[in-house]
Amino acid sequence: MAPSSQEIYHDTVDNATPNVNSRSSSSFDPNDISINAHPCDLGRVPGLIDDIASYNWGDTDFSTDRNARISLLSKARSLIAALETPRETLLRHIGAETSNFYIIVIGIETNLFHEMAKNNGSPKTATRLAEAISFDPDLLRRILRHLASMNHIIQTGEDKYRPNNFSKALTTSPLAGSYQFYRDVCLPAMSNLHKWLKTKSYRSPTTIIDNPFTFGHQTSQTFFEVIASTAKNTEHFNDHMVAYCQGHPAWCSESVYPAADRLISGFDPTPLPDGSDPVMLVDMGGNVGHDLQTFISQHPSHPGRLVLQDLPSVIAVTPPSLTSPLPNGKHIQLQEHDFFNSQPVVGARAYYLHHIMHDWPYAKCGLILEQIKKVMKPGYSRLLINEQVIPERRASWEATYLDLYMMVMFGARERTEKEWRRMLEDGCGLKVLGVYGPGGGVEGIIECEVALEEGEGREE
Ligand SMILES: C[S@@+](CC[C@H](N)C(=O)[O-])C[C@H]1O[C@@H](n2cnc3c(N)ncnc32)[C@H](O)[C@@H]1O
Repeated sequence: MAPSSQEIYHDTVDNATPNVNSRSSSSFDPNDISINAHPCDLGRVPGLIDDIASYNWGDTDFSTDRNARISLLSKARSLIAALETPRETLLRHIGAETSNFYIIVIGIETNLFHEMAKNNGSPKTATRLAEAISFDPDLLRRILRHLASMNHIIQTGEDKYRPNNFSKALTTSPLAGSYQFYRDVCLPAMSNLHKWLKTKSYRSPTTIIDNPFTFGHQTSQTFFEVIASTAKNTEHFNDHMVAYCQGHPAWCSESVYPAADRLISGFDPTPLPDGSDPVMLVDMGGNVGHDLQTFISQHPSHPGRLVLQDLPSVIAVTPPSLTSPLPNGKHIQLQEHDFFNSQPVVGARAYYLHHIMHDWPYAKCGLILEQIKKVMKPGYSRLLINEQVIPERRASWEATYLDLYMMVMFGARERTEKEWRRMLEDGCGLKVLGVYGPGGGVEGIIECEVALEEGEGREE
C-alpha cells in the first residue's frame, strides 16, 4: 500500500516491536559502559527489514515516485540507526561526518570533482587527479579514501576512483555554493550555540541582532547585512536557496497548492487606473526568482503581472534571463523593496512569502504582515505563506534541522499549524482559508485573506 504523505518521512515508530533484544531500560546502569557496544534498538530490526522487503523494485520507479523513495529512505535510515552501536554512531557523528564535510569543501574549491567528472566520469588514479589539481598525491589519496568510505565516490581498483551522482552534482553551483555558505556563514554560528545559550541561561534567542550568529561572527550586523556585504556570500546564499528548492513538488501545482483554482480563477483582469495590467503575484523576498519561474512553468498562460521583490543586493544579481519575455508575451518585473516598508503593489491577487517568516522573530513577522495587510483588497487578495508546518508528531528531519538553524541564525523558528494560526489570526487579524501541501512538515502553503468585519461582503 502506498504510504500517506504524512508517513513518508517517518517510519512507524509507535508500532515498533518492543526492544526485546536490547538491554532493558529498567536495568540501565550509567556506570556500565558496555552499553556503548550494543546495537541501539535491535528490537526494531526485524520489522524494518520486513518493511523494506515489502517495497517492490519491479513495480516502483524510484526515480519518479518521490513518496515511495523518501519512505524507503526513511526506513533504511531507521534500520541503520537501530543496528548501529552507540560507539559507531558516535564515531560517525564526531569523526567521519565532520571530516567529510570539510574535505568536500576542499574538493569543491580545488576542482577535484570537476576533474573526476571529466571523460564521462571514467576511473582515474589519485596521482593523475593530484597532478590535475596541483595537490599532494599522498594527501589526496587519503582524502579520496575517506570520500569512498562515505559512499560519495566509488573506488574501482587500487588507487582508482570514479564519481557517483552525488560527487558529479558537487560540480554544480547550487550544491557547491551551499557547502561554502554553510562553512563560512552557518557553522560559525551553530558551533557557538552552546556558549551563547550558556550565557543566556538556556533561553531561546528572540532577536535578529543578538543570537548565536552575531555571537559566533563577533558582529553587530544581522545575517542579511553580512550576506549583502560580500559578493561571495551573496552568491553562495543564492546558490543555497536554489539547491534547497530543487526536487520539491512545485509549490503551485495540483498536488501542493492548486493555483489554477485558487488564484487564476477569480483573477480580475480590469486594467488599473493608470492603464497597466493588474498584478497576479508578488513574490516578496523572492531571491533570484526561482519560485516565479516555477509559477510560469506550471501556468504558462496565466493572466496579470508577476513582480519579484528583494533587497537591492539581490535584485542586482538576478540572471538576465529572468526578465526575458514569457510565453504569454509578458515578463517578470523586478523591484527593489524592503518588506518592512510600505508595499508599493496595491490590491494584487496574491502576495507570496516563501521562507521569509521563519527568518524573523515574532514581532518582526507582525511588522511584515502589517505592511501586506494594508494593501490587500478584502475578499480578493490572498496572502500565501510557503513554510514548514511542523506536525505535532513525527516531524521530518528536514523541518527539525531548519527550525534549529532559524533559531541560531535569526532568533526565529519554524512553526506548527497551531502556532501559525495564533500568529496570523489572533496576532494579525488575518483569516486562514486553508493549509495546503504534501504533508510531513516539509513545507505547506498557508492561504490567508484579510478577515472581513461583520457586515462586510465578499467580492467573489
Ligand atoms: C531565506 S531567503 C528566501 C528566498 C526565497 N523566497 C526562497 O524561498 O527561495 C530570504 C530572502 O529574503 C530577502 N530579504 C531579507 N531581508 C529582506 C527585506 N528586509 N526586504 C526584502 N527582502 C528581504 C533575502 O535577500 C532573501 O532573498
